[in-house]
Amino acid sequence: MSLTVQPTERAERGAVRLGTLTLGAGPAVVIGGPGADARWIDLRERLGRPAGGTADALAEVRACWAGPVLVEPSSADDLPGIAAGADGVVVGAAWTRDLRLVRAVSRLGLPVVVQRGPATSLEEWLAVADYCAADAGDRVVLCEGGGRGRAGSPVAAPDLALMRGARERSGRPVLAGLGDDPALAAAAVAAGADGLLLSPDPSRRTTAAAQEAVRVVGALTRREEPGSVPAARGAIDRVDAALAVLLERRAELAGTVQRLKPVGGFAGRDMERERRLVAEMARRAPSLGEARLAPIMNAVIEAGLHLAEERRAGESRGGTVPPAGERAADGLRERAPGSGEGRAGSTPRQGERA
Ligand SMILES: C=C(O[C@@H]1C=C(C(=O)O)C=C[C@H]1O)C(=O)O
Repeated sequence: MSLTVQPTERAERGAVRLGTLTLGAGPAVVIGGPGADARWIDLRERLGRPAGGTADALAEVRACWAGPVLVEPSSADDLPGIAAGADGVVVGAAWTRDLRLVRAVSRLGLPVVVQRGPATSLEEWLAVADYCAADAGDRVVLCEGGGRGRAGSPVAAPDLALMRGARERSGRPVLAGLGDDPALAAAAVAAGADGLLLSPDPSRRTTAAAQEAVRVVGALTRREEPGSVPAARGAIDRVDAALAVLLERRAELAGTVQRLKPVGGFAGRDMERERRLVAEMARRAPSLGEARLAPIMNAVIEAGLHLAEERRAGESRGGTVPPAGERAADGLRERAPGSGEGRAGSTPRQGERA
């Protein structure tokens, strides 16, 4: 039995615009610090700092970032400043029981992100979202996890099954709150998160890992239906990112099997195994079919065999293999006996012209 990755159904989702960003349609977004698709400010973290408040905090971010900015208030006093300068408001987990603040927030005319805290049930959380939606014109996004009791205390890990359930029940976009830990980023994207909410100031590594999960895991697990050239190119770039990861992994494994086989490299080429492998792939790629997949996989397999032979040659010379661009062509292009045997129209060697 094969495991089929089910693309997440997205058509029925109610998308929410956040400035220039769309949540709930297209790829998952990353909300965090520099390098993310949107940024956010937690004014609770700024309590006790010299006055200046919301406007100063927003000006600081706007000075170096032109995209969407979300703000979590530290109290109702922050709301006018947020209304004047932010693209959305975060109702942090700590606020969900303060219905006066929730109501005031949802009357600002901005999209609202409603975060679930560890002590809030699914029912309560969805009820708060509905309460907001009445005033916020349905521009409500749910965020599972990531809530902190006090500023600085550790974030609560998201319950991804709950996040998925909330998304199905409400039809609203959902975020996974990850704080500074990208460990669940891939799982969250696969579980259908429309975005990942990091901490307001995550490390560069956290943001990069979250973005990579969105691209690679997103390409594998969710179907996109882009409606413009830039959107289609973005979707293609994400699929190519996933392909590159898989091609690199495949090349490593192809090298391993060459070392393990009694006769490796081009000399040990097994065309019957290659045919079966193409037939098996055609089940998952029926539009391409065996006829179109065969030359693609021939090129992939030959690239793997070349790499394995180059590495073996490097090892037997006692050195390490230089990067591809610096490699001497001589000695590496020698076709081993039996290579390409029986395959009509075998692709030209690397660097050769057809
Ligand atoms: C990997 C093997 O060696 C060769 C390379 C293959 C590949 O990269 O898929 C497939 C068959 C062989 O020609 C193998 O024997 O399985």
